[in-house]
Amino acid sequence: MAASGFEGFEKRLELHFSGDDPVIGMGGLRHVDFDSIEEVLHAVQCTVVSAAGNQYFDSYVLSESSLFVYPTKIIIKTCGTTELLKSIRPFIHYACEIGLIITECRYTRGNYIFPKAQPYPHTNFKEEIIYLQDQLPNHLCYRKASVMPSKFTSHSWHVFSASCDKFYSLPISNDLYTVEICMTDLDRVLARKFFKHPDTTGKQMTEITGIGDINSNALICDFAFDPCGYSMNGIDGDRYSTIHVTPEDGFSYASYECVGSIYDDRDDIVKVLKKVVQVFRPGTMSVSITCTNSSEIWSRIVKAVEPLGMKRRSCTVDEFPAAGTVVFQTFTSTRK
Ligand SMILES: C[S@+](CC[C@H](N)C(=O)[O-])C[C@H]1O[C@@H](n2cnc3c(N)ncnc32)[C@H](O)[C@@H]1O
Repeated sequence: MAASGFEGFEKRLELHFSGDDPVIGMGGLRHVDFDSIEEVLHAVQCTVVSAAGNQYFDSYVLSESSLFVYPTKIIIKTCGTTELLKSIRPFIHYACEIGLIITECRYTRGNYIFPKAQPYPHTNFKEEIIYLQDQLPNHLCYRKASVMPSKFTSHSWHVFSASCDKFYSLPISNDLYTVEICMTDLDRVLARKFFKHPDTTGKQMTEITGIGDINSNALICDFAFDPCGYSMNGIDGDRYSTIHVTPEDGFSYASYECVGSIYDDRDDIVKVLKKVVQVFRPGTMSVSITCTNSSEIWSRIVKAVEPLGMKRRSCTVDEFPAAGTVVFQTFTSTRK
């Protein structure tokens, strides 16, 4: 842990692969053995604290955030002073061993609270992009990096995407969108619930904080850190969700991420976001939506959180190869 405090803001990497149908039908990337996964995580500087899976994907709660492995897709999110980008080469290598080639790479992150504590290649965005570009094979030739600003220097959204296809490499997933929420300055009373008493379990934290009610259909794998901190992965059919909490005063942070479909009931994401805001009552919050299909999801976010005293302060939109449209919005609480 950095001397200054724990860095809650995660780095997030999403890698897509393709290959012959038989390879994918047999589970694709889910056939990479656990020793190999541990080796990749060793390079990143984190470990698995719990694992679960269903017929669609494998879910790992990590010492620093989460990993999800689908037959042709990997999502890995790590916080603290981890070296996430060091996972790219080994993931590509293990995928190649089972006959899969990379078709798309997305990297996103917010603003580090303690940027000086970050090790290479995470020292700054320029350095991260130079490193990323060098790790990726030439066939991912459509590339773009951008920092999406907000009104606050503490919240901007760093995005890089690379693809072998100018548009979407996965047409079947075009209805899906990803929601990434970063919250700072958590309500102090609520944040205290993420401090552990000697016998507190992750399950108890999930219940007493209301996290268990965000999606009551999801199977939740939760973990309570000592003396404080919490992580959970939710598994609901082929969809994941994940929450990570750094409750320490002065650098409190929580993140929420999930996937949705533009064909879902319009109110689903509204209900989820309301519950997330009520669990943490953040002073400042950013919501980033990534969607290949132009949609109005971003406006539902505003409708969900403004009645809870969160005022929208900025909205930035940009387009990225394969990832599609990214809408980045920031909100502050009117409670102070
Ligand atoms: C891993 S969790 C959640 C990380 C997530 N990115 C976040 O900040 O929302 C981080 C919290 O757990 C605490 N913690 C306690 N032991 C830890 C450990 N061995 N590794 C990582 N975090 C630990 C940290 O101080 C922090 O409050």
